[in-house]
Amino acid sequence: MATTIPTLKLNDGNSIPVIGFGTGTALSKRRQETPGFNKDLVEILKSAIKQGIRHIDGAQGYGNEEEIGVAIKESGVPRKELFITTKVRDIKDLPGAIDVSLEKLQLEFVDLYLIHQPREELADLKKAWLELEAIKKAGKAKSIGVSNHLHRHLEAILEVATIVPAVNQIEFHPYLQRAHNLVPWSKEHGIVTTSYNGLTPLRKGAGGPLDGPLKEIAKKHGVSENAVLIQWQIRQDVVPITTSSKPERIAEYLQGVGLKLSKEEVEEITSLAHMRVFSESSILNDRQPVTPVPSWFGLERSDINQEFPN
Ligand SMILES: NC(=O)c1ccc[n+]([C@@H]2O[C@H](COP(=O)([O-])OP(=O)(O)OC[C@H]3O[C@@H](n4cnc5c(N)ncnc54)[C@H](O)[C@@H]3O)[C@@H](O)[C@H]2O)c1
Ligand SMILES: OCCc1c[nH]c2ccccc12
Repeated sequence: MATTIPTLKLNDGNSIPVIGFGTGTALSKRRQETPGFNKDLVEILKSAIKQGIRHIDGAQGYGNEEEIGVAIKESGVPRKELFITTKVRDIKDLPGAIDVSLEKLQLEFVDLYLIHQPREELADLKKAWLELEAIKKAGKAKSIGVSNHLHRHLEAILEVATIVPAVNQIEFHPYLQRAHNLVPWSKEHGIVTTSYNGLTPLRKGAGGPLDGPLKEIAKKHGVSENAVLIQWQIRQDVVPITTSSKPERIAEYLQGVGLKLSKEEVEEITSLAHMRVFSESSILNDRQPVTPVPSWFGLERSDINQEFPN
């Protein structure tokens, strides 16, 4: 039976399903290895939707908006029940870019349109934001936001915005929670955080202090460790964007949505992970402070208590 996914309110009144299925990273690389239409991606998206996923995360840069469009059509789920995100890489011609994405997706509108990467030329970013506002006003995107934006980028946007970004999609997982304080900062500004690399403690971060506790908590609740990490994010109003090419993994993720972790279990993950800071994402690497805390696996030493405003 399909899992029913709850939603979170965005600052513009729209609602976002609390877990999203990504089509980047592994799934977009795969396309590059086998050029042409990626039928496997269509099939895994349909399986995800069949299992209950309603939120799909795409991007101009992933080169697979056509496949997402076909999966939506073939899923049989009404458009209004789905939440479709795409991201723009090339901000030079935003009105042109959204039209191309909508055509590839075979959609009249996307639910969320994000600027994929910030621009350090803040005047360009401000101009792009106002163009994104026009796209929302034209009805081509129900909500608008950004990805990989740090405080300085968001502050620049807020200087000119008449519409506050609804979302910032960033790398976020227990080992990164103190490398930047973007999650609480964004919450204060009404911006919802969606996350990628949320399963890092089980992947590149494996071997760290969370290994044992995650195993124990997962065993106690009869779920897999990825479900625990997904619920850990949802509990702090972060929307995990995760992915897999295996239907059985998607089922594991969905068990994380309704998982009833105790306050103590959530806090145990938070406090143990504070001992280590580790980023996979280059965009945040320059934000990592230095510290006397010893690192695991030769990773950067990090000052978990340092104020990190920018
Ligand atoms: N905005 C951006 O710049 C950006 C960057 C990266 C990813 N994304 C988006 O986020 C999506 C999610 O990507 P991600 O890689 O961050 O996802 P993620 O951290 O959730 O990892 C997903 C991977 O973890 C693996 N996995 C699941 N359970 C595991 C376990 N128990 N042990 C070991 N491995 C396990 C899966 O097989 C899958 O390959 C992407 O598809 C894309 O849509 C966006
Ligand atoms: O989202 C995955 C990483 C990423 C950031 N910016 C991009 C632009 C094009 C393709 C991938 C990316």
